[in-house]
Formats: sequence, C-alpha cells, structure tokens
Amino acid sequence: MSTSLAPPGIVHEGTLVPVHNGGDSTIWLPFEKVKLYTNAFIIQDGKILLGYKKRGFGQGLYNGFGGKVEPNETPAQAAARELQEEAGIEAPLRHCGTLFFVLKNFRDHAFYVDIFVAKEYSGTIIETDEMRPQWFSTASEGLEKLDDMLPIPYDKMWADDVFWMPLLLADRPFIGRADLDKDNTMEKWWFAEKTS
Ligand SMILES: COc1nc(N)nc2c1ncn2[C@H]1C[C@H](O)[C@@H](COP(=O)(O)OP(=O)(O)OP(=O)(O)O)O1
Repeated sequence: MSTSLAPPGIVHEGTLVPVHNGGDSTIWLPFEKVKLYTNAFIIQDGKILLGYKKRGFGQGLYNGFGGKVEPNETPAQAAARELQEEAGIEAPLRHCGTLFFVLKNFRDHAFYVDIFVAKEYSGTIIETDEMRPQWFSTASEGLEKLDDMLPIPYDKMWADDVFWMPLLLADRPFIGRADLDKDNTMEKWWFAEKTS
C-alpha cells in the first residue's frame, strides 16, 4: 500500500500490509511536536522479559525497557543505554518496529518509539529504581506453558500492546499508530506489517 494511506506520523517508503485498524473517533488527534523514544525486549526460549514500571510515566504497567532518546544519541544507542539502566544487561538489539502514540491528555508531544529486540543478552538482570524485570511465557493459550511462568499480562500493559506484540513475537517487522484516552483506552488505531 502507499504510505499516504497510513496515519499522520507514520512514514515508510516500502510496502505496508495493514493488520488492525479501528476506533470510534473519525480524526487522528493533533499533536504539537514529536519526541523520540525506544523500547527493547529480550525474547528467548519461549519467554519474554518485561519490566514492571515502578515510577513515572506508565507507572503500574508492564512494558519493554526504554525511554527518551537523548540529543546526542541514535535510537540504537539510546535503546542499549536504557536496557542497561533499567535492567542491568547488554544485548545485540536489532530494530523490529516503529510505533507512534498520541495521548489525549498528554498532547504537548507525540511519542515516536523505535522498538528493538534481542534473542540473547549478557550480564545479570537486576531490579532498578524504575523497573522490576520479570519473564513471561510467550506460549499461546492452550499450548504448553513454561513451568509456572505467567502469560504476557496484557491487562496490565498499555492497551495498544495486544495489537502489535504478536508481530514482535513472530519476528515480523511492524509499524503503527494508536491514539489513547487518559484511562488507557484506545480511541483510534492502525497497525501494519512491513513487508519491504
Ligand atoms: C501509549 O502507548 C504506549 N505503549 C507502549 N507499549 N509504550 C509506550 C506507550 N507510550 C509510551 N511508551 C513507552 C516509550 C518509552 O519506552 C516509555 C516511556 O519512557 P519514559 O518516560 O520512562 O522515559 P525515560 O527517559 O526513562 O524517563 P525518565 O528518565 O525521565 O524517567 O514508554
């Protein structure tokens, strides 16, 4: 499909195959400026490492490890720094997705989030001031679970995650936008797989 059919904020030159879109709102929320963020996940042997956010933005939700891209950094450098700061580990991260979020009560900026993934890591996973890391099973319901590991806790995550995380788990590059209301409900969304 052509990029012009994608929502504002999404720029991609190649082929996009939409996988989800919806919401009651007819218009995408306007935003004043865009800030760059990262989010990184370790996925290995049927499990995914998430962090419980102990403070600040997104407190009380599980997410990957990430934050703002500093002015002197590339997104890849920021992703590596945030993974070290928030979980104490290093990993051969590779880019696998791009997400764009606008929050109804937080409209001074939109979030442009580069998503990274790695299948291995080095170092010892530690709890930090900001995040409490925890492994979750990536097995679908009905399939054998790893020991007593819990499934991915979508009910304690940002509401958009359930739309794109299956693409992340399947190693299929993705891109998307979600506009959310202040109570973490989805107003309008569009997610696509990048096929080139
Ligand atoms: C709204 O939907 C979102 N969904 C998901 N899955 N992740 C999101 C959403 N909105 C933002 N994020 C991500 C982007 C970043 O990885 C974090 C927010 O980063 P944070 O504000 O914690 O950035 P830091 O640089 O670590 O902040 P401080 O050092 O100032 O605490 O959430």
